[in-house]
Amino acid sequence: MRRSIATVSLSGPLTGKLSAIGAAGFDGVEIFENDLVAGAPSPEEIRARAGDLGLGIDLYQPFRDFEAVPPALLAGNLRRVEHKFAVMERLGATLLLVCSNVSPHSIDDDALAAEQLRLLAERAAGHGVRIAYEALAWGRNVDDYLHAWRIVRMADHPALGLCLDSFHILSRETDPYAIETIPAEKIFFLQLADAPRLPMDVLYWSRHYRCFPGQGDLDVAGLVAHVLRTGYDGPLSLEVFNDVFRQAAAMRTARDAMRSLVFLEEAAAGRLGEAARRLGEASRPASLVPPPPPVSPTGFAFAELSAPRTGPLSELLTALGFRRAGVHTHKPVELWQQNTARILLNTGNAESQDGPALAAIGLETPDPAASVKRAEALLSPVLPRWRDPHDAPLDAVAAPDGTDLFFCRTACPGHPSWTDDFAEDRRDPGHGEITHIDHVALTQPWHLFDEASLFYRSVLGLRPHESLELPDPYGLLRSRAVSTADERVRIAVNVAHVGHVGPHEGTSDVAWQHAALASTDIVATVRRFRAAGAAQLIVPDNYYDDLEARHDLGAERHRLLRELRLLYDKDEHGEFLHFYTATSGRVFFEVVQRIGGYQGYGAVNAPVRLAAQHAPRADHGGTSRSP
Ligand SMILES: O=C(O)c1ccc(O)c(O)c1
Ligand SMILES: [Mg+2]
Repeated sequence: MRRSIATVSLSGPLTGKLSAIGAAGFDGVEIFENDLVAGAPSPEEIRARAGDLGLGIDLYQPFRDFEAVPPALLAGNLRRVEHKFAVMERLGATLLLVCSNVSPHSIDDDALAAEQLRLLAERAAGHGVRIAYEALAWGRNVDDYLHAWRIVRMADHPALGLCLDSFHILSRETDPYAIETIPAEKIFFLQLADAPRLPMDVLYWSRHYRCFPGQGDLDVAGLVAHVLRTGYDGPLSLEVFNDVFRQAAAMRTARDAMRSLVFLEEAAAGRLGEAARRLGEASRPASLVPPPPPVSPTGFAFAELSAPRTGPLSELLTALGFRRAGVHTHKPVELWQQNTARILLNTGNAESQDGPALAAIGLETPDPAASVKRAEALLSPVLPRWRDPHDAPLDAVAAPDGTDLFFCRTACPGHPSWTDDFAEDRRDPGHGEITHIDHVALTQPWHLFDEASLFYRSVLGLRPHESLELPDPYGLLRSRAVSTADERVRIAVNVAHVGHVGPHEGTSDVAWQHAALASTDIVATVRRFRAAGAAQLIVPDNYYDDLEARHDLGAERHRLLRELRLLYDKDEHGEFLHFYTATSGRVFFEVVQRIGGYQGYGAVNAPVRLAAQHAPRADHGGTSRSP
């Protein structure tokens, strides 16, 4: 289907928006009047620019406060619209969006609205223009699509139809099922936006918090399926008013928008198939082009840290029970291993001068080539397959925060494996209690949080969990986990603070990242770690006093948790024990033990961790080396 986007969804001047929209592969645009009026290029120049980029001008909008006005205001409205028709002719646009009247002058009279819209449609037809009438969720008298449809039906003019907008319909929790009763030829345009569920005034919600489908909580795919079941074959057009996207780089937002649309079409095709099966119909051929299906990752192959030198990290890993298992044949990279938990230490990366950082994650997948095809179809930046001509091929894409994601098939006979590039070391890999990487936590720049959730959801097929806000001493940390259905791959996506007001003047945003390691016996792991004199994040006594109030775990267990500075959580499935290492550069490790089927991440303890990470040592917080 034709893919379009409203210029209001992007930042910058109109010509820059058009370039970004063209580069992302859209077919058309909705020109927002403000974008045209505020810029210098003439309508003819905009038309030519769009044409050069292969973009059609699918809609011009919005025309406001037209219908159901007292007769005295009608002449002025008709005069106003003649000017719009003239601009549209110069633009080469033939569809005008008229949104439902919000003015206190408008009259609650459907017959009057229909009569005036009919007159408008007649005038429009004389200019070769059609009118798409949209019910704004906050329209004075018309705020619901079925009401708009009754008026359009009453007006009964071929140049008058509807514009359906997923936000206005879903925000008001109107049932989208009745869309199927509208004839396709009366749906002139379809606008799509998602939004997080927020209890606020709908106008404010719409103007500031819309997001691309797949980034919020609304069932946009279900709505699209209803529209397609009418036989609608016009554009799928994104119309997103969002404070963050208005400031972000247009090229990046446009790419994110296209990813959202590709993913949405896949979901809508799925919903159409389900509906057809349910109703025993042959599934309707919709001209949707779904991307190659997602290949679910089956685990973590490795986490790669870049560091100026290996020393401190190898001490830390040794204390956790890891052994150096291999050294890269021709690069300064070491492989540290314990069972299937693998950490790569890379000292060849010039960017790591600020200390260690999590540079890459290896994901196990049954079919790396298919994983990368999926990523490519969803507009992810695919990285060169060979980082070096001598290396085994490795398919990789860049995640939104810049972390490289490698698709791996580790040590599978008959397939090249990244481990072939490592010469086995003298020592055995460790066989301690740490078995695998439980999850990784990445910190996104604040303006890429929505992009990141959509990326993991669409490219890797991970399911989003609830979004959380965690207090730390200098702000709120937004965090959302995404995981495979079987929870073997879990990624916590955190957002860094906006402008950091840290304990030390001039400190920059904290963008910590960590890898959480699963232990089958965390008491043994922490005892070994402490005995090695390694630096553990020290949790204050106050935490343990409060823990005793919150949970009755028996005196002995409370004493042990306090002694070993382990943190505790439980959910309806089981229990969770964890501790953190000191931070090195941007990175720290967490060791976790899931008892029973505990499904969370210990989020309740995150504020304590964050406070301890910020705390100066004299404050009895921070990190300490155990005796
Ligand atoms: O917020 C508005 O005014 C507005 C304008 C045009 C639209 O298509 C819309 O959905 C909202
Ligand atoms: Mg709209």
